[in-house]
Amino acid sequence: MSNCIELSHLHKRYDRFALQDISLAMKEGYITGLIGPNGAGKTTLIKMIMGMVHPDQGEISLFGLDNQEHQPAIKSRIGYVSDENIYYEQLTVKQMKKIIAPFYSRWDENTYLKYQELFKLPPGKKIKDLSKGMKIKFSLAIALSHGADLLIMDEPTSGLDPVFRREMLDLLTEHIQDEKKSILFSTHNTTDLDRIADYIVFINDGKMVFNEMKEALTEKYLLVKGGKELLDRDVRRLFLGIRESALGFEGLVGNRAEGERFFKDNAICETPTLEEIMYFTVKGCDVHV
Ligand SMILES: Nc1ncnc2c1ncn2[C@@H]1O[C@H](COP(=O)(O)OP(=O)(O)OP(=O)(O)O)[C@@H](O)[C@H]1O
Repeated sequence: MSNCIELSHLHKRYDRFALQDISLAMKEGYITGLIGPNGAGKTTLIKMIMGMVHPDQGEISLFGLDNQEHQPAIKSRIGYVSDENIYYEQLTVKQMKKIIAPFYSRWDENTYLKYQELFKLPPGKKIKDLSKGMKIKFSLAIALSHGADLLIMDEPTSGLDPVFRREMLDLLTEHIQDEKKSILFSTHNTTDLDRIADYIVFINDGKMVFNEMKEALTEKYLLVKGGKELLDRDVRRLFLGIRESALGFEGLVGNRAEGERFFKDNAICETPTLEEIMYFTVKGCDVHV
């Protein structure tokens, strides 16, 4: 099976932020969720993959093609959905679609019309008058109508009501039933990823924390809840992050087997959610409530 995205030692520096040494291979046929706190560099990374931001160092290839040299061929195979407005505000939905469609050799008008109806997109409404959720639905309808092999989505569910969000996740799962299709999906909503992602890429402060199969994460991490008397200096070292309260502590252990050996008789051991993994990894060991 081939990789749809390969990133090799990417670096990008801004005044107050640096994305550092990001390497990643994403296999085709899967949904990969990109998570990280505000300002971690998710949008910067996505824009680099889209060719909208240039890395200072490193290489990016999509579908085995260098993204500098083969931009048009690559772009025609990508569907991009973001909450930034990338359309002409003064045009109507129908006019904008008419401009976009000819760029794609695999454009399928019937598919577009199907999604226009399903998403209740008003063809005569100007882009500027669409709600945030409607703009995302329009982007999604476009992305799904040109036979994109890779959907790249930057926080696509952030402006959506819960009912449509659920429907969209179902649509995405259906989309990758064709095993050649892949999705990269950045979000703050880890429950969306609990539901549909195969792989999770976690970045924090411009650095890669992990790129793992979602199932592997539950085998790797352990959430421990117990009384504070357990926490001496050596025990603290077992934790990636600890949250202490008057009643006790909750902490994330990065080596599940070791954690279970140590805590199985004197504390509660649970499988952490993605949100808990993210929370404790970002906060480290200084959380007190
Ligand atoms: N063009 C730019 N010039 C200078 N700094 C920038 C630029 N673009 C992004 N940054 C900075 O880079 C950092 C990472 O931003 P980015 O938007 O990639 O994060 P993010 O993980 O997508 O965050 P969020 O979850 O809040 O959307 C931020 O500190 C941001 O201010």
